[in-house]
Amino acid sequence: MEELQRALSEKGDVILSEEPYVSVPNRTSTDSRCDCCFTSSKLRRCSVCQVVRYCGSTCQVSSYFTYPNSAQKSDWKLHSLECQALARLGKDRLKYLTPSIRLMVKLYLKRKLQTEKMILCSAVDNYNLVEALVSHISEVIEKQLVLYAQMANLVNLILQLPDITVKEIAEMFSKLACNAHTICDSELRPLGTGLYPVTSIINHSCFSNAVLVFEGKMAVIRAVQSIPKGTEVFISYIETAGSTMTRQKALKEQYYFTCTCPRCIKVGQYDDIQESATLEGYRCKDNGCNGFLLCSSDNNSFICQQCGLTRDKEDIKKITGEVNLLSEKASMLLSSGRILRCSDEI
Ligand SMILES: C[S@@+](CC[C@H](N)C(=O)[O-])C[C@H]1O[C@@H](n2cnc3c(N)ncnc32)[C@H](O)[C@@H]1O
Repeated sequence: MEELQRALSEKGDVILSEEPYVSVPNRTSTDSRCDCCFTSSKLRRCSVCQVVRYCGSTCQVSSYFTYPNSAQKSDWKLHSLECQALARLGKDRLKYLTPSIRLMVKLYLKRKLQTEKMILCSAVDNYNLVEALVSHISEVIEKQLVLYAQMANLVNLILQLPDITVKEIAEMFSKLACNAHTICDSELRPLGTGLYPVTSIINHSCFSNAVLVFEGKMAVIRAVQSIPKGTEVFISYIETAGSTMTRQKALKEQYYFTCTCPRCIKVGQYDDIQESATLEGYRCKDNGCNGFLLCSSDNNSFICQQCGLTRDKEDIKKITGEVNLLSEKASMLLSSGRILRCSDEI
């Protein structure tokens, strides 16, 4: 990412912005979104495939005529191909059409359109960048490989393209797992998934100097501190408000690396233990002690860092359940628009 950091960036500056190479909205029973702009209002199903939704006519057919050279026209061309493929698929198979499967289908159809010069290709909107992403396929556990192979079979069946193999698609699923991004709104609610090959070049740090946010579907990297010219830009791939052990575990499981950022290299040191204990947030069982708990090395219990008293996993599970319940109640109240007063019971 040093290449992109050509000038000094001040806190809040935009370092990079990128439209997705491909994207799909989330699909839940209660939340449908326009395939093009992700809005959830005034949706209509595509009359041919009966799967993909668009907001009125703005994002679908009329965009082809209204914006003849726009990204929406490319979206329309891409959907025409996807539409034919989905319309061929029987109802029983359509129920397996998850957003990940659709993302993969759109990825290969866009590659086809760009190869056949049906849509434009640019230095940043280019399949070669996707090709170059890391997959970690040799490190993926067998159970996950089987899942990728099953998903790849379905993608292959939908695409029916002679030049693509199930193995190649399975490896692409592995690439998506460590490179695709969840697109969120300004309140960090997930709206969909997108692949941003330039943004994906950026490495992780738990002590990052930049942050990834979304403006609509556009990924925007902003400096969170002054970044001198030539300094590597880092974002955080994970929730950083967790203990070093929790962060390292998440990074290893999804991204296959051991983080050596300034926070992680302090693992085991006194201030790291203090910080981790505070972040994990479980208080000592003894009300008279103000110590915090950390998970034991055998993962079976939680030990107070001050007095050494242990709390078993069931106890912690109960506390976590109560905390989750309170968080759910709080977010329900927030989304219902009710303003909380300090004295309000949640
Ligand atoms: C989204 S990609 C980032 C770009 C990647 N470094 C590349 O060369 O294409 C994520 C992968 O980069 C590597 N990576 C990211 N941050 C790292 C870090 N702080 N230390 C070591 N490897 C890292 C890991 O292999 C991870 O799975």
